[in-house]
Amino acid sequence: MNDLELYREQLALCDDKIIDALVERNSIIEKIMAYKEEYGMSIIQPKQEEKQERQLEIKLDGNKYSEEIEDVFRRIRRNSKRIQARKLFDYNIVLIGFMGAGKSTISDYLSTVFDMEIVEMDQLIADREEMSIPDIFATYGEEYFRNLETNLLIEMQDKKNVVISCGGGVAMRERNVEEMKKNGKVVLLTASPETIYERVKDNNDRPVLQGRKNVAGISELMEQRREKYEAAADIVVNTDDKDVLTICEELVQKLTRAEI
Ligand SMILES: Nc1ncnc2c1ncn2[C@@H]1O[C@H](COP(=O)(O)OP(=O)(O)OP(=O)(O)O)[C@@H](O)[C@H]1O
Ligand SMILES: O=C(O)C1=C[C@@H](O)[C@@H](O)[C@H](O)C1
Ligand SMILES: [Mg+2]
Repeated sequence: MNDLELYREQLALCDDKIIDALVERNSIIEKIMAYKEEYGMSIIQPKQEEKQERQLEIKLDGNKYSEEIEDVFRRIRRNSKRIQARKLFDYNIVLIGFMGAGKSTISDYLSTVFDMEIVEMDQLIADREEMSIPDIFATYGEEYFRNLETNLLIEMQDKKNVVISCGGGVAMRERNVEEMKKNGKVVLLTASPETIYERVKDNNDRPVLQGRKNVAGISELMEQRREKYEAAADIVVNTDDKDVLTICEELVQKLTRAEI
């Protein structure tokens, strides 16, 4: 065997070690999840991830391959998140709720924590139509927009582990609720009219709030919609005076513990 063949064999042995280490690492991730579940601990622990990143930085300080190794570890962390997401949710998470309830905010956070794909329905529809939502309403009417929403929910049934951030009115159509439940668990985010007003008051991208952007107007529309939102929901998470981490933790606990 010449030196080149020897090096290639050594490389193959290194790959075997990496594979074994990754398999072990992934099984440890599953054990950590099981432990947290057994002892009712929170699944999302951002401080722990920060700690791991710092430890790695210290270990790699002065290492001539630090950049490349850090890159590999970023991938490893992302894949660990995916493993967690797949274990926790074998379906899409569909966020519904009134405008400003926090659907987009919570989607972003869930996507960061579990590396889940996000489908921001309003955004995707606007991108595909190459038009803003207010322009779609003005040009083609609300019915046209609502049909686009229904078609998008049907399209999402082929996917898994996606966080779908619905437009505020999606759950008003019975057909939409049927379609979203075929492959998704529906999470209703709620907030008081006062909270909603504070969150939406400086934004003009919501045509349905036009002329009613005050606490009384929001409250009235919310009451009109409440029954349909609640009927669609598998779980409900109130967001008043809660930070994003608290809301996501509650959402995960309710989704994974509830018999739904
Ligand atoms: N838990 C929270 N605490 C404080 N502010 C929040 C919280 N959740 C969302 N917000 C803020 O409220 C505003 C509206 O939130 P977001 O866009 O996530 O709502 P949405 O439900 O997606 O609304 P829409 O239906 O119009 O898309 C944003 O400015 C966001 O930063
Ligand atoms: O509540 C609604 O009816 C709407 C909410 C937004 O997300 C957009 O989907 C659109 O402005 C309609
Ligand atoms: Mg949104």
